[in-house]
Amino acid sequence: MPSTIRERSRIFKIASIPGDGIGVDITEAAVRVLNTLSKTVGGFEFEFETFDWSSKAYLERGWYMPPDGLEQLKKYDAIYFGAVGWPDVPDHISLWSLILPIRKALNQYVNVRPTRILAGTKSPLSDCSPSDLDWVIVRENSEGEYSGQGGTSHEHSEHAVATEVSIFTQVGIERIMRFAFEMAKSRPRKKLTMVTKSNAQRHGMVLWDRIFYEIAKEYPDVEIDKMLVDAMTVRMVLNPKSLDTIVATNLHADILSDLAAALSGSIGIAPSSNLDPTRKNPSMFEPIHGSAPDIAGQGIANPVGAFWSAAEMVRWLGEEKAADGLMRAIENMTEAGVKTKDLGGEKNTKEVTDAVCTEIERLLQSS
Ligand SMILES: NC(=O)c1ccc[n+]([C@@H]2O[C@H](COP(=O)([O-])OP(=O)(O)OC[C@H]3O[C@@H](n4cnc5c(N)ncnc54)[C@H](O)[C@@H]3O)[C@@H](O)[C@H]2O)c1
Ligand SMILES: O=C(O)[C@H](O)[C@@H](O)C(=O)O
Ligand SMILES: [K+]
Ligand SMILES: [Mn+2]
Repeated sequence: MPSTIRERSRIFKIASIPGDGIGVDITEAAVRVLNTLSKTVGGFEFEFETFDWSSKAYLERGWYMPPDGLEQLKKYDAIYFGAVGWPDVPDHISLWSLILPIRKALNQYVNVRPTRILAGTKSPLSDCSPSDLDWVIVRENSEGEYSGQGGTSHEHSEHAVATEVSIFTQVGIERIMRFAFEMAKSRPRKKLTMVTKSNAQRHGMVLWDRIFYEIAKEYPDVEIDKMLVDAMTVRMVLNPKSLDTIVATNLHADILSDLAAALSGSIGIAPSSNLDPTRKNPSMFEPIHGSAPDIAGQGIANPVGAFWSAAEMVRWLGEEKAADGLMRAIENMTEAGVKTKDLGGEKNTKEVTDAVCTEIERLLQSS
């Protein structure tokens, strides 16, 4: 091709769903950072479309997503999500009207939640260096305790009865275990810890364990062990160094990933990728935290988890070098002390965002 013909930019269509509370602030910050990244690095561009699917809109008009909402999302290359949930709406309504249907309908059966101690930040554990805590939690994201099966009878009487049924399927367990083994194998320590509660839960969790050991035979180079979830919390706190890749059910991994985030310094830094590994549907990227009503509207939310999630989206879209550059820019800033209050700093959301954008330009501008 003649060198005078410039290569056309790759265009990524992103559905942006800021949602509620600090979800709005951190999504705005992530979009700014992503646009700065694409302009600086070149070769790719983002076309964002923002969807006003939030609790505020629900209270005004009675719905979160329109009836064809999930179909609309399928047209995008990826989804960027802030957070959903607000005190005026019961949390089970908000979760089951927006984020859970997206994860399920778009076959996002894996939720990847990495945790590490970023440069210039520290763990609340007294003796834990960055090399002691570097984990990836692989969360089952489609079934288990989040199956949605169950019901309530005689609701407002003294005979009220409610069931919440966990569903574990062979297909569902096999695919999450395979993903987790591949993840463990791709990391230097090649180590996978399976989390369970098969002492008390004698059906679903027993199937979970059995399939784990069956799939393990396909990965003789991966070192494995098993932890009951209660003891796992102790090990995460007292012996973080002994862990690397972790696979757990939908609910167990939800809880353990908040603990992991806290142990690495703050829930405000932790990212997540809701992946459809078949790539038939768009995947969705969001920080693990929620809408944080207690600090919403103050402009002080930590945007680092949102930026790290954005970096994972960029990586998933195939722009590895840009993703690495974004991570470097984020960590250069934490290292320089440009941090929000939750990390012991004094900056607000906008100041951290401005600094990361400036650092992206400084680091990645081609001469
Ligand atoms: N995926 C999601 O959208 C998601 C995730 C978790 C919770 N939620 C929803 O969010 C609402 C609030 O839930 P919650 O209070 O249990 O959890 P939360 O994660 O919103 O907040 C827990 C605590 O962490 C702090 N925090 C969270 N993110 C922070 C950030 N970026 N910077 C600084 N501090 C931060 C909050 O101020 C709060 O004190 C609920 O409606 C819940 O259902 C949604
Ligand atoms: O999955 C959940 O339980 C919620 O959406 C939230 O707590 C999360 O971790 O994503
Ligand atoms: K979130
Ligand atoms: Mn959670």
